[in-house]
Order: sequence, then C-alpha cells, then structure tokens
Amino acid sequence: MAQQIHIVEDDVAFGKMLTTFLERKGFAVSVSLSGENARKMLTDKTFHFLITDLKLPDDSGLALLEFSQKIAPNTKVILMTGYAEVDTAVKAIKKGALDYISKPFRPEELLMIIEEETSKSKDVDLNFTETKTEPISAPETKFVVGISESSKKFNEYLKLVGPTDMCVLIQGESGTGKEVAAKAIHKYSSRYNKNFVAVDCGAIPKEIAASEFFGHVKGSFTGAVNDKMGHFEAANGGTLFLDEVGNLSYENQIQLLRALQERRIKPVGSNTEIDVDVRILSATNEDLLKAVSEGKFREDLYHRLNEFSVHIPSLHERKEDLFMFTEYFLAEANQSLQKEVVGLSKEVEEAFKNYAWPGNLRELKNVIKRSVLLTNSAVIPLEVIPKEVLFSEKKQKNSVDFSKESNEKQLILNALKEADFNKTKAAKMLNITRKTLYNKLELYKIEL
Ligand SMILES: Nc1ncnc2c1ncn2[C@@H]1O[C@H](COP(=O)(O)OP(=O)(O)OP(=O)(O)O)[C@@H](O)[C@H]1O
Repeated sequence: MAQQIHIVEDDVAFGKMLTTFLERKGFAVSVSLSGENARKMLTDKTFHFLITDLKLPDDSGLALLEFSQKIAPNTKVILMTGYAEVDTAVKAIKKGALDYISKPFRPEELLMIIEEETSKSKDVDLNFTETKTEPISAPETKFVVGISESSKKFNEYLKLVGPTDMCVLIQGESGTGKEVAAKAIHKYSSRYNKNFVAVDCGAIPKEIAASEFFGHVKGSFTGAVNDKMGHFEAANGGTLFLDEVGNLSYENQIQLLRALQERRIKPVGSNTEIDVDVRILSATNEDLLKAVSEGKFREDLYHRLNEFSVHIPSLHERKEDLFMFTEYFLAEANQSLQKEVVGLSKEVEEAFKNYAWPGNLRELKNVIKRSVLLTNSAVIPLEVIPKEVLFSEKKQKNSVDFSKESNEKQLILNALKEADFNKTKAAKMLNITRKTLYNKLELYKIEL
C-alpha cells in the first residue's frame, strides 16, 4: 500500500507542486489549506507523514504537531519553516517532530527525509506505537570523538561509567548526541551484546505508557488484540534508554519508579510479575532539577536516574569539533547519496564557523546531507546552503563603516537578522538611510 502523506499548506501553488512531485514518487497525497481541515483529516484517517507549514492562517504547525501526537502518535511530522524560524523548529524537534525543512526547498530534499524515515521503519504497524528495539553491534555505532577539551572530557566519562551498572542521566541540548552517547555507554558495558532499547518518552501518550513499558495481555483493554511485550522485558539483560524522560506524566513517573525499585514488572491485565534486569540510561534536554523544584518531576525518581550525570556540550560550545564532524557527515552523505563531494567552499566554511547551530549535530548533519544532494560540483557552494546558516550569528560592531565593507550583501543580511528584520533598525545599524537600504535590497534581490 502506498505511504499516506498529508500536506498542510495555505500556499495553493506550492502545495500542488509538492503533491504532484510526491505522487509521481508513488505516495498517496492529500492537502489541507487550513489547520481546521487538517485536524479533521487527522481524526478521520491515518497518515504515515504529516507535512505542515509552521505558520498557518488559522493555526500553528506546533499546535498541529501536538494534536497529531495525541491522536496519531505514529504519524511522523515534518515542519516546513521560513527563514529565521529555526529556533521554533528546534523546539518542534524537542516536542517530537521528525524533522524540519527550511523554505525555499526543492522537493527532492523533502523526499530525502521521507525516504530516510521510511527505510528506518519499514514494517511499523500504524495501529501501535513503534518500539525502537535496537540490538546494537560494534561496527554499527559510529562514534566521533571530538578534539575539543569538553568533548574529550565527556567521552572519558562515557568510558568510565560504561562498565558500571550505574543509572546515567545524559543532559544536553536537542541534537547534541545524547542517544549516541547512551549507545556508547551500552557498548562499553558488559551488556553490549544484549538489547539496547530506546524509548522516546515524549512520544508516548500517558494513557498507554504503562502498556508500552510493561506490556499487556490480550483483551486487557480495547485494542489489546494480542499479548504485547513491554520495553522493560524487551531490554531484559540489556539497556533501556529513556529519551526525553522529563516528558513522562507524574503517574507514569510513579509506575517507572516502582519498576526500578522492585526490579519487577507486571504487564497490564496480568497477575504474574516478571523479574527484569535492566540498566537504565536516560536523557533530557531540559533542566530536570528545575522540574523537580517546580513539582513536575519526582525527586526520588530523579535521584534514581541520576546516579551519574553526563553533560554533552552544544556544538556552539565545542566549535573546535565543527570541521571534524563536518568531514564525518560529509563522508556519510557521500556514501548514502552516492556522491563525491570533497568539501566545503571557502564561503560555506566561513558561514559554518559563524553560525550558532541551535539544532547542534543533528542540524549540521542534515544541512550537510541536503547540501550534498544539491551539489553538482566538487565543493559545496554557498547557493545550496539554507538561508538561516548564511545569516551569521556573529555580533555586528555597533557602528559599521559601510563603505569599506566588501561583502555588502552579507552585511545587510546580518544586520536584518540582528534587527529582527526591522528595516528601520537595520538601516540605523548599517549607518545608511532606509531608502538606501531598500535600494540595496533590490540590488541584491533580498526578499523579505
Ligand atoms: N559522536 C558522534 N559521532 C557521530 N555522529 C554523532 C555523534 N553524536 C551525534 N551524532 C549524530 O547526530 C545526530 C543527533 O544525535 P542524537 O540523536 O544522539 O541526539 P540527541 O541529543 O539524542 O537528540 P534529541 O535531543 O533530539 O533526542 C544523529 O544523527 C547522530 O548520528
């Protein structure tokens, strides 16, 4: 059966173009022009992918994401964003979106995200929450150790804590490599040849969390058509990785704590308890201690999970590692796309250095993969780099002698970004009049 895709886009022409392209690639595509209609569609039908604009006339992509997660947790959500919306897009990823793609984009880029996900979850049954059960083997876990001091330090910690049976809480911003770090800990442990089960706690609706964690027996609730093994049992002897653990509801936190204390679980609807031997690794991109002090996260559970903590620095904090990861992701992209791009052009290198990378390694990896896809030369040119990366985060000096700058266009873009796209402010920062700014925008074909 063709994969079902629902697009939410109020720009009729763009939606039509995407539809035609995806239909030609064998997908079944439907479109909503409004959030209201999209909600109706999501309620009535099951989709593999929901591709939504972040800004809709009557709704927001983030709100649609939340709605979709409640009503259809297995539908993968991809957000289409305008420039300067990366922070919101990163927020969406934290909330469980599959990915985001910055407009303008070519349909091939969207297809790449869809195909990558489709190849990962080939046989996912749409009626049940996906269990990411991944027995891992050494060669599969590619792990780049950076050259920065902070990278070396946290990798040292992973090696030290790996062989123990301690529960480790991995903290770090979204996309910094928390799951990769958890897999490394598992690999360094004596459990390395047993299962590593990753669970995205943010994606499990609280009503079915108990059945997801502990399993259920046939007939124990409507929809329980077969016995189902929970994550604890699947990870027995190995490691259970609880991603976004801060998203668990209070009730689910109690159930989890009990299982950890007793090392025994009872599937929903069963009378039999099962002994489990599971090492728990968890990850969070928020300040869990703050959640504890606000009463949103149980303190006893926090201490259980945090026998040892590892902080993964953001990419911004370890800029020395940037080109090492760039090289690695470039090689990876070349391999998967069968291309032979050898590196970045000088301008792209400069842009990469100046960008803050709010989405961390995941964003770097995605930007590189999409750029490799679009590059037809030996090195990646500036034209294929997403706009937000070009808007350098480097602070402008307050007064800039405009006449002396050679790269006028970049300067204007930087100033606009700095001024939140307020043209009057940007003109002031650039020491030029508003009129001159308008002329320059036209000259450089900068559309706002
Ligand atoms: N040390 C590393 N070596 C190679 N690739 C890495 C490394 N760390 C992270 N990555 C890559 O970066 C991407 C993001 O990593 P990962 O999914 O582990 O991040 P995360 O912090 O768990 O993200 P989230 O907070 O969104 O769950 C992945 O594609 C991963 O393969």
